[in-house]
Amino acid sequence: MTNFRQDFIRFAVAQKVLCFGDFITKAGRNSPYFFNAGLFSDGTSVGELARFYAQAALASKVQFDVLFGPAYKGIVLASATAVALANAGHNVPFVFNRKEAKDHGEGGVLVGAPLKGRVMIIDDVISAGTSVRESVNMIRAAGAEPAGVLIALDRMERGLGELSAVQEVEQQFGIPVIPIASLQDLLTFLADQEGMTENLAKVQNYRAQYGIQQG
Ligand SMILES: O=P(O)(O)OC[C@H]1O[C@H](OP(=O)(O)OP(=O)(O)O)[C@H](O)[C@@H]1O
Ligand SMILES: O=C(O)c1cc(=O)[nH]c(=O)[nH]1
Repeated sequence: MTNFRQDFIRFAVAQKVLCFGDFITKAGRNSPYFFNAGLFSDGTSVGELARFYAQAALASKVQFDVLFGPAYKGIVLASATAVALANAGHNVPFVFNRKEAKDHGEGGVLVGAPLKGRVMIIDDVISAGTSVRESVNMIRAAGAEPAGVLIALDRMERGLGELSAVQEVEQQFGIPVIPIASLQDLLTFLADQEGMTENLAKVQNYRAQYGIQQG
């Protein structure tokens, strides 16, 4: 594992964005951990988050021409990551959508750069894959081509069948999903921390119950 994935988990835990306790996921599962990206809510933490997204994008070697951030959280992620990429020497345009079409002024649903070429979607998490599906539809409707999906954390758990929602997206659209970090990285982090034995056991149990098949 490259270091930035562990650094990201450490950062998310320190920011209390990645929390341990009792949470209910969108799928109705009782989870001992939760990633709440909305808590990255000041300039320093969003800037740091964007640097991690930029590192993951560059490490993936997936080629793309434009970043697309689905509303609403994706708007901040796409714009901040475009700044981080530019600071790393890659000036990439970005575009995002409005949830409701604007019927005055310039009108329409898309804001920012033209949606064309190879498009990297950027979001916080994939739960059921609805947001990615809608994004792919918008990208194709514009005559562009989805290149991949950047997310912060892959929970590596089953969807309705044996595959995870992330794997379903990869299979359905034939594009890679690139997480900054995954449940495996979280487990490695927990195993390394003093005072986290109980959380480690709970996350391991959760994975045994809901995790995708390994290797
Ligand atoms: O894979 P899915 O089932 O689509 O779930 C994941 C999506 O849900 C959340 O956004 P939401 O649609 O709630 O909008 P928001 O960004 O306005 O919070 C999240 O930011 C993802 O975009
Ligand atoms: O499954 C979810 O709904 C979910 C899990 C998680 O860790 N973070 C999040 O925003 N949603």
